[in-house]
Amino acid sequence: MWSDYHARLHQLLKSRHILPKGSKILVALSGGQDSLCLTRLILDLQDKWGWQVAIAHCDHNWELDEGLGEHIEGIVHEWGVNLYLEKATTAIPEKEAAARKWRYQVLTDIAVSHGFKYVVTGHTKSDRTETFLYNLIRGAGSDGLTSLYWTRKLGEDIELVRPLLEFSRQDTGNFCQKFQLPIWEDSYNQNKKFVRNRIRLDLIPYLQKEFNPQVEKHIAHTAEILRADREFLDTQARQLFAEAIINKDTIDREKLKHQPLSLQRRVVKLFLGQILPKMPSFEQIEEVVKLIDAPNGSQTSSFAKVGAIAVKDDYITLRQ
Ligand SMILES: Nc1ncnc2c1ncn2[C@@H]1O[C@H](COP(=O)(O)OP(=O)(O)OP(=O)(O)O)[C@@H](O)[C@H]1O
Repeated sequence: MWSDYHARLHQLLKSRHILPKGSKILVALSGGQDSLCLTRLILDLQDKWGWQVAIAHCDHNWELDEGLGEHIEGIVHEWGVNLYLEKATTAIPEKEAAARKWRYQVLTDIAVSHGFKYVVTGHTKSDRTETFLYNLIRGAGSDGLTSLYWTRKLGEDIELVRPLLEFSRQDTGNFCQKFQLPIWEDSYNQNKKFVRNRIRLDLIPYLQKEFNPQVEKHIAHTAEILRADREFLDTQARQLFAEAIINKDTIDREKLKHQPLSLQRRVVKLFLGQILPKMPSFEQIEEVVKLIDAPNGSQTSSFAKVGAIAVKDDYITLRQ
């Protein structure tokens, strides 16, 4: 089977080098249109790229998804591909984060025990827009805005790859229709109790209709640009952090003076990450950044649980 969609993915893989020739690939198939489209595309490109491909499905054991496991087995059997089907012994809590955590653990375990170096998922440009807006609303900063990227590490020697980030949900829908792939309509995707679903079903259509029909493309480009900026700044910040850190509780503020605010914030975030039990808030980071140029003896007020962070001569240090 060949189509424009196949050609697009083939070209993309040639330019991005995210799934090298001869790789052992595990495709994560949920039964929805995105991962069905991805699975078919990967299987059709398999010979050209010399890949070894198998499919994994994680069955959450949810009442509303009754029959999904058998549906997947049927499709995969027809395609003659090896399937790893993992069913939760008791139903996984119907919460996005819990389900996702369980799924990635299952996928990682299968990849480790069967020697797959790549796990691929059907995330699209539309998912990227959703994730961007979801994190923007939660106030997650540039790390959150750029979290849905082409690759991310799943384990020691296992990479999660998202080859469809340049395809929209419309593309995957059209593909499934063109090749008559039997989409499983996931009832959870319609449930507006989940924030992500409200973003997908209400917010994005509203933005497309009332503001800009190209909003998905523009957000994807913004995420791409921000990601490269973030990688550069992270590298610089880690270098500066290594020069400035004295011990777990103390940092040399002289090394941070005259540095751009962007680096100061990132270094302070790394420093606080060592001291605090959870991620520092925006306000906490700002408070410590101010200490870089503050008079000797100045201290913070927002770290009650761990003590105070104070200026002592050239240093910023934790006082318990
Ligand atoms: N039950 C499942 N079994 C196997 N793979 C799945 C399953 N659910 C989702 N996936 C994979 O994950 C991709 C993304 O699906 P979805 O957006 O529902 O997941 P997510 O884990 O919430 O995404 P994110 O990584 O953005 O948190 C799917 O295209 C598919 O490849």
